[in-house]
Amino acid sequence: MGLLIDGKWHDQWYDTKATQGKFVRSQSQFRNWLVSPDDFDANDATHFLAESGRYHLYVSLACPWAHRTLIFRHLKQLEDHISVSCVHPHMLEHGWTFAEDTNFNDHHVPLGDPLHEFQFAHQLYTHAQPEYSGRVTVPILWDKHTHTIVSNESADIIRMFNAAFNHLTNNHDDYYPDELQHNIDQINSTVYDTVNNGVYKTGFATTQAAYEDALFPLFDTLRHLEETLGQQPYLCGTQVTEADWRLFTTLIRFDAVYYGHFKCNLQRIIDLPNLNRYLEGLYRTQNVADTVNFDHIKQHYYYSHDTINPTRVVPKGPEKIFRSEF
Ligand SMILES: N[C@@H](CCC(=O)N[C@@H](CS)C(=O)NCC(=O)O)C(=O)O
Repeated sequence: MGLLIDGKWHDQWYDTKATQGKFVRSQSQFRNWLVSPDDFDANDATHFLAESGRYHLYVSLACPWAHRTLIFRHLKQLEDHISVSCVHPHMLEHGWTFAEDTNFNDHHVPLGDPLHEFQFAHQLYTHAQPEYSGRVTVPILWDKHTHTIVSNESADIIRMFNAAFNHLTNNHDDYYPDELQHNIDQINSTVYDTVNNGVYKTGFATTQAAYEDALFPLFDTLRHLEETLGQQPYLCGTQVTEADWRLFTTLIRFDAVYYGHFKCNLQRIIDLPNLNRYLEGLYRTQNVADTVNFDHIKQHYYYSHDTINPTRVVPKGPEKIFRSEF
């Protein structure tokens, strides 16, 4: 775990001393946009043309943020247009690496960096920007033509995948439709703060107060969502939207890692009937189950966070992620 300062790698853990034990996430720095030929403006330096075969997506199969982008790549049938590979689940002194390891082969996403054969993900950042300072995070959307990072922000990448390649795929499914945008944005904002990032704030807290400040709002939101999903199938009503997929990647990891490793243990998702049913329904959608790799998920969290689990013993459970009898 570390970061780049002026293009040099430093191995250091998150500093929570300056923030009273609270984990504070830093902002993503590469914020360009893939746009369809109709919307492309050659004078806008942030615009990248959505073309087949031009982009590569680097993910971690453990990471909930990267997982969103992998799901959208499937839902929007972009497999033949955007190549993909993943990092090794263990994130240690060099950060994310492309180390080969037959123990962690995935059936759908190869390990490694097929474009440059770099060893470390931080080399991608310095290749794009030699003096880069900041964290080295996944997902990374890479442009093979201009050799740079288009975006390292999952919230932006899923929006681009939702709309920019429709002319190539003829898939016009819309997970951010105009009429629901206001509602989606509101749900995203609460779910991001208290759930997606909430589990990290809970797990990385280094004081009791910081832990409880994140834990209670997390469960307030989960209980509220449990109620909502008793009345309607999806967060915005009857239509599955971006808001559901953003919640999904946290829920699917919840009982396996956040409940134990991040001490989010007031309740499990499997014990909340509506969330349990909703989660299973999303998991069984199209090829979504193929994007979930519990081995990478559990190995990453329990093995990489030295300050939380220094023995690196990885628990075997839970036996079940869903309960069908509800
Ligand atoms: N806001 C980013 C966050 C991505 C992120 O934090 N990814 C984690 C993996 S779960 C990471 O790469 N962390 C490495 C680090 O913080 O050094 C996004 O949504 O794309």
